[in-house]
Amino acid sequence: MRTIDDLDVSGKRVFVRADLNVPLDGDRITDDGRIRAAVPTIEKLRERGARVIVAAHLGRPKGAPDPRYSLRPVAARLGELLGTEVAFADDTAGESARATSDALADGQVALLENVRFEPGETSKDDAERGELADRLARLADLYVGDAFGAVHRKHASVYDLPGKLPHAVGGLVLTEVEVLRKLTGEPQRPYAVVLGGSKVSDKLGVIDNLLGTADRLLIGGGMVFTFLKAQGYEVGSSLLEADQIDAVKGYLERAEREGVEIVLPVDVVAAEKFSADAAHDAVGVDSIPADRMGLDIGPRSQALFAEKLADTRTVFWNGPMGVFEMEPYAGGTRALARALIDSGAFTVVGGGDSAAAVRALGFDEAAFGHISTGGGASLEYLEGRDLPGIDALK
Ligand SMILES: Nc1ncnc2c1ncn2[C@@H]1O[C@H](COP(=O)(O)OP(=O)(O)OP(=O)(O)O)[C@@H](O)[C@H]1O
Ligand SMILES: O=C(O)[C@H](O)COP(=O)(O)O
Repeated sequence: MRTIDDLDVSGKRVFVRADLNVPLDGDRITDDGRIRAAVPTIEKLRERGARVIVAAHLGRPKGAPDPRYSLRPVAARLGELLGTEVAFADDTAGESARATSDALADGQVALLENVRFEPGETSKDDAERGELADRLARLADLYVGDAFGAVHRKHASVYDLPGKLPHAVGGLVLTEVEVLRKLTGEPQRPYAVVLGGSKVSDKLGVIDNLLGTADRLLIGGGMVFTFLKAQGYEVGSSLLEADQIDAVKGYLERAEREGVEIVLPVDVVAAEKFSADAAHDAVGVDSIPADRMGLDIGPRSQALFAEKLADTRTVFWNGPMGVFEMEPYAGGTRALARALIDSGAFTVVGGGDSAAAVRALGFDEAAFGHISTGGGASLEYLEGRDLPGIDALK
C-alpha cells in the first residue's frame, strides 16, 4: 500500500476519509479522542501544502440531513486542535462542498457535512454508492483512507471512492493495524476477549470466529441478554436480539466442545427505565423483573470478571459493560478497566465508546497497551475478515 509519503500532495486537493464519530451530548462533544487521532495525518498533509478536504460520518442518520447528526461541532473542535480555522461545508457532495473545496488555499482544511446524510454512502447497491463516489471524486485530486473505525464498512466514501482517485493509506490505519497484528499472530496466553456495548447484532457474529482464537470470552453490556435468554432466563425489557438466540445457543455449545470458557454475568443492575434517576437494584440473572432493563453488570459479576482476567497475558476489550455515561450504571465498566490494569496483561481497548469510557472514568490511557479508535473494525480485523476500507487501498 502506498502511504501519504508516497504522494505528491503540494497544491493538490486531498480527500481524507477520517472516523470522527464522537459521542455528543446535544452539540457538546463529550470525548474528542477520535478527532485527536485524526489530527496527525491532516497536519502532515497541511505541512506539505495540501488542500485538505476531510469527510466523516456521525451516528447513524437515515440517509438524509438530520441536524442532530451534523458534524459542525466537530469542525470547530478540529480547528482548535489544528490551531487553524476549518471551513465547514453544509452538504457532503453538493454545491456547498464544491464551493468550499474550490476556495481552499494550500495548507487549508475543510470538513464536509456528515457523509451519511447521502443515501448513497451506506447503500447496498453498487451503482448508488458509485454515483456518490463520483460526486465526491470531483471534489479532490487524491484520496487518503484514514478512517480506521469504519474500515469494516463497504461504504461509498470508504470503499468506492479510493477506486476513483490515486490513493494512499493514512498513518492512523497503519498504526492500528500494526498493533492489532500482535493479537492475530501468537498472542501470549491465556488470551481473553471481553465484549460488551450496544451494537449487539453487529458484534454477535464475531463470536464464532473468536472461539477459534481466544481462550476465554467474557460477555457484558447489552450483549449479555441474548446469552441469558439463550440459557432460558427472562431478561425483562433489556436489549435483546431475539433472532440471534439460536445462533448464541450454537456458540455456547461450540465453546463447551472446544474448551473455550464463556464467562457470563451472574448479576445485573436492573433499572425501571433508561435514565440515571430511575429506581435500580442489582439482581441475580435468574430474577430480572419483567418490567426492568439490565443496564450494567452487577457487583458479583465485577468480582467474577476480575478473577477471570487476573491470570491473562493478552486481552482485547470492546464495548462498555454498562451504560457508563450514567453514573449508576458505570460500576461494571470501571471495575473491568481496573481489573485489566491489575492483570498486567497486554491490553488493547477498542471502540469509540470503550475508549471514551476509559478516559471519562479517569483512567490513565498509558496503563493500557493500546487504545484503538475502532471497535467493530478491530473485531473484524481480529477475525481475519477482509476489510473493505483496507482492501480498497491496496
Ligand atoms: N446493558 C446495556 N444496555 C444498553 N446499552 C448499553 C448497555 N451496556 C452498554 N451499553 C451502551 O453501549 C454503548 C457502546 O457500545 P458500542 O458497541 O458502540 O461500543 P464502542 O466501543 O463504541 O464500539 P464501536 O467503535 O464499534 O462503536 C455505550 O453508549 C453504552 O451506554
Ligand atoms: O463507531 C464506530 O464503530 C465507527 O465509527 C463505525 O460506525 P458504525 O458502526 O455506525 O458503522
